[in-house]
Amino acid sequence: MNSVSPLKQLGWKPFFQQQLSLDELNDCQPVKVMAVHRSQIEVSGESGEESVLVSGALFEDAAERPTVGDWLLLARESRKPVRRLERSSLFKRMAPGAKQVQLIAANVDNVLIVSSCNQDFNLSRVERYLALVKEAGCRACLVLTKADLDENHAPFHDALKGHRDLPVVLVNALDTESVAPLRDYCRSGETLALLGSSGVGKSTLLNSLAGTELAATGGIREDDSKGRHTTRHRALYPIVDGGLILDSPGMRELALADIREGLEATFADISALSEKCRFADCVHESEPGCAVQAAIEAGELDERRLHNWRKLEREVARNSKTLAESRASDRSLSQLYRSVQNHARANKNRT
Ligand SMILES: Nc1nc2c(ncn2[C@@H]2O[C@H](COP(=O)(O)OP(=O)(O)OP(=O)(O)O)[C@@H](O)[C@H]2O)c(=O)[nH]1
Ligand SMILES: [Zn+2]
Repeated sequence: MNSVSPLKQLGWKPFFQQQLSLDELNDCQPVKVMAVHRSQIEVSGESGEESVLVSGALFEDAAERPTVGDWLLLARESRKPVRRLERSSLFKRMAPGAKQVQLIAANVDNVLIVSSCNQDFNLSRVERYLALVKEAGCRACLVLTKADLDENHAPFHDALKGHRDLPVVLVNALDTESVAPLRDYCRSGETLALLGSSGVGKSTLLNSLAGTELAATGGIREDDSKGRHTTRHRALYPIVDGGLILDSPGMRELALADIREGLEATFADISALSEKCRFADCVHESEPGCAVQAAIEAGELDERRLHNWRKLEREVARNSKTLAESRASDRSLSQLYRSVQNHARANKNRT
């Protein structure tokens, strides 16, 4: 028997509880967003699951509107959303095509960065994911799958020497016992997400962790307006005797958004070194007295890491520029609308 309260199981924590005023404690109920659709969102709380219509001020701003994993306060009587609570973490990305940020998921606690320990292993890709996880504000663990296919794991341990703070677990994702150490990341009340390239074993790992075929049980069927059954994808799955697992298409296609802080945290060693460079504007190429190049020569810093840092920095700079430009053009567009409206009004008053 599971005696944990439904709210706790959904990840209700003191961090959220503390945000409620006395009035809100009386008049509102917290619910967690489990899925977001075009016109309604699915929420779950003390009184089970319900749908909430997407309308009102809460949903107006694309960068602020509730996303999967968010906690909302619903008015106890009317069941209307009153406000969204502050998030403990947030994943966002550059929307493909559109030049703006898209919210993927909020309040994820832990992320497994999944990579296979074979020739597909790519440390630079792991670092890119790590920067994303740090930017979002979650705890990360690196999972190396397919450990059963080759006994020689030493090269992977060697490659990861520079990442002492990153826990690493080698698994056979097909074997429930082998993935047991990862259960710690999806205990009751914890929300887990997985990041990794296609084919590394994310679905296999999820199913082994959940103890059931998530993909087969995940879709929820309901009637659409024409009375047909449609299967909607939901993004958060509760797992038996555990917490929640996030599996959304957006999470599978994460690209770097504006993740300056995450990059800094991931490459803190290079930042620390560059403070010791003779010149404040050193670009760590051929300047005299460059502490970064000195560390590479001394074998203390991997040159690949410097290159990867530069590459990601360039990408972030590009994305930030695109975002800034589209914000500026949004602003000038709304200024244009306003001046057109003012003109129209002025003309009307004159006639
Ligand atoms: N031997 C072995 N095979 C594995 C392991 N993990 C995954 N596989 C196999 O690798 C293949 C790909 O695994 P998936 O779980 O579909 O990979 P995925 O990351 O979900 O891939 P996408 O859905 O494309 O993102 C499957 O045939 C799995 O059975 C492992 O640890 N050991
Ligand atoms: Zn330098």
